[in-house]
Amino acid sequence: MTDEEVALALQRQFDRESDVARAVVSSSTVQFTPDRYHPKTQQETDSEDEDDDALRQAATDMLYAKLDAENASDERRRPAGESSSSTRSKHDIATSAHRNADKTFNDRNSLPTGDMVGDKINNKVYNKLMAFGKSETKRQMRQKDKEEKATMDTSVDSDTRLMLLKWINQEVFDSVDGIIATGKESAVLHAAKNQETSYAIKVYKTTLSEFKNRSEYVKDDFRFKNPRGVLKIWAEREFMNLSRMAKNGLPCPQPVKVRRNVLVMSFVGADGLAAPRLKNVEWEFFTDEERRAVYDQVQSIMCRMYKDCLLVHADLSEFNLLLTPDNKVHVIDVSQAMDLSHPRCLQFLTRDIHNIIAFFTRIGTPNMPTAVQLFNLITQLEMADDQDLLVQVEQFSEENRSVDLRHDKSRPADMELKKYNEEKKVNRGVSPAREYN
Ligand SMILES: Nc1ncnc2c1ncn2[C@@H]1O[C@H](COP(=O)(O)OP(=O)(O)OP(=O)(O)O)[C@@H](O)[C@H]1O
Repeated sequence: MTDEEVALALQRQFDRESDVARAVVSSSTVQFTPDRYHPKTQQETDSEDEDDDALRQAATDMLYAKLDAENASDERRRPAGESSSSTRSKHDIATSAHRNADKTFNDRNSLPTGDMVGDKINNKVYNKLMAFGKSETKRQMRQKDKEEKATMDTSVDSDTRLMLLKWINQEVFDSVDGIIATGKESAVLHAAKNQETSYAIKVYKTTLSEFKNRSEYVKDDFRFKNPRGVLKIWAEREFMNLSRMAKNGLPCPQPVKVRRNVLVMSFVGADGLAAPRLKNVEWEFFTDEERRAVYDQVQSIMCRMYKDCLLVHADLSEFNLLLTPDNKVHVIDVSQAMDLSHPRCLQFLTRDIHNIIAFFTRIGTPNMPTAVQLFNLITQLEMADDQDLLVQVEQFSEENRSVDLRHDKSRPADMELKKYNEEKKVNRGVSPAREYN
């Protein structure tokens, strides 16, 4: 068989299939025969199969009979000189219009079209429809993405909402009425009780990979070595650090409640308005003395966190210090604050010191100490003022690996966890649900 013969044979097969498809479309009628939908017995099945075969054969016969008739009439309609054997390619307008309609209504198109049959769609319209379908699909995916992100942004998923409702029922607060801020790691909501007391509810985004990268803060903190439940949950870590700080009288939010990834604490601000972060304070309206007084408070917070609470904030900057209208500084965001048992706590302290000194120098605070002076004041260590602080800290850590910055290491930790678990038990005891269980 030559190439030409093969091509002609293929062409004939294509023409025949295309004619059959058209004939099916034009002759298709849907019949509904209720009898056929009666429950069948096994005996009935065989005879029905035979019936179906007969029916199929009859339909095929009818189809080809119709086809022959149509071909004959086509022949009559053809202009003189154009024979029925002239080749019809896939580019034939009528064929491709049918094929376009078939694709549009049956498979390729993502647009909802209904199930029309027997229509024609020319190439131009078909191409436009396909392009529109694609862009519409992309738009819908973008929209869906946005909606999911919006829930992520506020972090108030249905579980959290349920928990907040439970706390409203338990009269911890009586309304949750707005978002104070959304950060990389959490959303902070405002709640109120009796229109008098305000609370800040911090909802951690447990899903974000950001948190997975934060293990450097906990991995060497002896308080979080064992208790698996605590290690995983940053809200509980912040609750414990706040408890320790509040107990020592530091100006920070008072922890109220923690459950899973949600922490309730007292609200820092006035009349429902959160106190601004030092970053957002309008310093041009402050005198030098006032700026210095604000710095002194921050310095005192750093010293007391280290000496009284045995903690290093580890993320201290103008973003995590709030200034109330009476010019009082409060420290927040202590989930990553680390115990002095952490082997790299001095390096984190050095970073905090550099952040604070850089900020207060930038806003023109007078008589700022050097980083080494502040470090020595906080730690009571004696670093040389004429050398780089971090280099000295690295050297100190290397040479004093066995030196414990906190000497009462094991007892307070055990006590802290024990006390924390006891508090949890007490909290569970007051749940009204227990009466029914
Ligand atoms: N107790 C509070 N009272 C009033 N406002 C608060 C309180 N806690 C947090 N905020 C507000 O919520 C913001 C975010 O809180 P926080 O810094 O604890 O969360 P975060 O997720 O660590 O934020 P970021 O990633 O931006 O540091 C704070 O900048 C502050 O404005």
